[in-house]
Amino acid sequence: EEVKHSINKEINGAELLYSLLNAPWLKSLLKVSLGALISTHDMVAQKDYDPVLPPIPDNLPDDEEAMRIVCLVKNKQQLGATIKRNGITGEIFVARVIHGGLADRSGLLHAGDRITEVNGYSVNGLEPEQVIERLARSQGTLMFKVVPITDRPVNNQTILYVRAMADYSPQQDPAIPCAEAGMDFRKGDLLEIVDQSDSLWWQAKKLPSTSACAGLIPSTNLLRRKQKEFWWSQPYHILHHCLSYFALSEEDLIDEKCVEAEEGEFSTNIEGIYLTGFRRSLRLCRRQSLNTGSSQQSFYTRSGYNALNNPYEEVVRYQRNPQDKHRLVALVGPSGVGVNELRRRLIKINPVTFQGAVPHTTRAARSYEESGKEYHFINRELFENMVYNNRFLEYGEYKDNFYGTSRDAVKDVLNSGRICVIDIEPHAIQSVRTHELKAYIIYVKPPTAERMKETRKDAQITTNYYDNRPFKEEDFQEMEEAARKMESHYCQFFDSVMVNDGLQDSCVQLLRAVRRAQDEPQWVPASWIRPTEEF
Ligand SMILES: Nc1ncnc2c1ncn2[C@@H]1O[C@H](COP(=O)(O)OP(=O)(O)OP(=O)(O)O)[C@@H](O)[C@H]1O
Repeated sequence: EEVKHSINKEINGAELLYSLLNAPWLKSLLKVSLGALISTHDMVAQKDYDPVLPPIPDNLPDDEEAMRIVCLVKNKQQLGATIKRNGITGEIFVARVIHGGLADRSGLLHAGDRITEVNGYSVNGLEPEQVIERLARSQGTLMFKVVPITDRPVNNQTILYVRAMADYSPQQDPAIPCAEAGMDFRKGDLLEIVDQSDSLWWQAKKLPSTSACAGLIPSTNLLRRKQKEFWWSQPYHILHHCLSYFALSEEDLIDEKCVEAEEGEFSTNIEGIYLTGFRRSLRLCRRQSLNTGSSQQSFYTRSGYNALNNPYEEVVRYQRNPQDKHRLVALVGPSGVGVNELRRRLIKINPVTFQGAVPHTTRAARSYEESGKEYHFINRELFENMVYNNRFLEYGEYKDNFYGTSRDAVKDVLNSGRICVIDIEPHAIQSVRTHELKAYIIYVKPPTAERMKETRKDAQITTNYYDNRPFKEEDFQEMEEAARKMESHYCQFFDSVMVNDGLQDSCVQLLRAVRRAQDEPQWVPASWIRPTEEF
């Protein structure tokens, strides 16, 4: 009322402010508030806000341990921890905490913590299975009373990326501590190993991963041990399964009369560019080695791969620098699937960019042939010398002549700035997976037998018996079977898989895969980037 009254008066601002500040109501208000503020401060300053703990009982034993009560809300997910029992004392411990699981995310349970109670019940004298059953039965909140481990190891885990070179199924492994916590994987899967603190059981996630929670997988040493045990437990005929697959069929026997006669058919020369590496002898040499499987006639490679040595291959993300040489592109596929047809088409589309490697042979050059074009024609002694010095990616003997693809022939193409595209037998894959060639392996897979029948009406299968001939029903079945075996033995090395159905579409697919290999980041063996040993 007083302020209202003042404002209605005809006075200036300074006077108004002065009279306001001197107003008795304001003066008394300020006096009260300031006093209250000062007295509140004094009260707070004197107060002791530390919690008041009950006094420690006099009769507490000296060795009484600190306990931790841990409450977790289950929410339909696994606890993400395994437990174990001390065989002598019978005490129950947290054996491991699974990375990214409920227990791990809570940060309250650690490997080595001793569990004394679960949901208010003592676990004293219980078997781990009984404890687990109790945990499984409880809904909602889980309450643990634990004695925390005193010296918790510092977590200095580094993440490791590997490609699985073997299959693993926790459900079929009686030795896994907890099958539900295990993670299955197949050859070729990419794994992110998040924890290697246990020498036997690692924790990993499969990439690309949607789950935050890791799973248990055997460590390198453990998996190697398991594989050895499995290997020795197999009967002799299974160990030699691969050889029996390469057994000779009657029709595969070489017809001595007709083989060399048709060489020329495969040495097309387009616009002055030789399509090398398509010659009949070379292809039949390979075919024969596959069919016989005999050590005398095999298409050899030096560096055979043994998954027993290396169940996981460490990999890193790699992208070719545009200034670097191109990666070698190697096609593999069952005989007759169309590997050569695709390679030939790719080179024809752009011979300036793509090129095959010129193979070596000890056979005599024909009048129209020139060394370095169809083949490098060399004598037997030199060929053997190159074999001795490991200069071949693969080689073999056919009709008393040697044929092979040399490392240098591939390097010549790569050094010229082109993309070298070759086809190899799957057992030669390891010889091209090197730091120097950084091969990108494309697996060419046959479509279904029905689609093969439809698309291969005018196609010709290269035979070493009589002439090339149209495909028969059994060729498709054999190809399907060969593809199945090839995939099961070598799929871990395939960087890309394409189905050769319609030719045009397949060419587009191949072109895309080759571009990906050169221009996009890929997982490659870590040894290529940090080379240790080069063959
Ligand atoms: N997608 C396709 N559609 C139709 N015909 C095809 C297709 N791919 C390949 N062919 C034909 O199939 C036949 C066999 O192909 P190709 O000679 O390339 O086989 P390959 O995989 O190289 O086998 P090998 O190494 O035993 O000679 C050829 O006549 C080829 O033209």
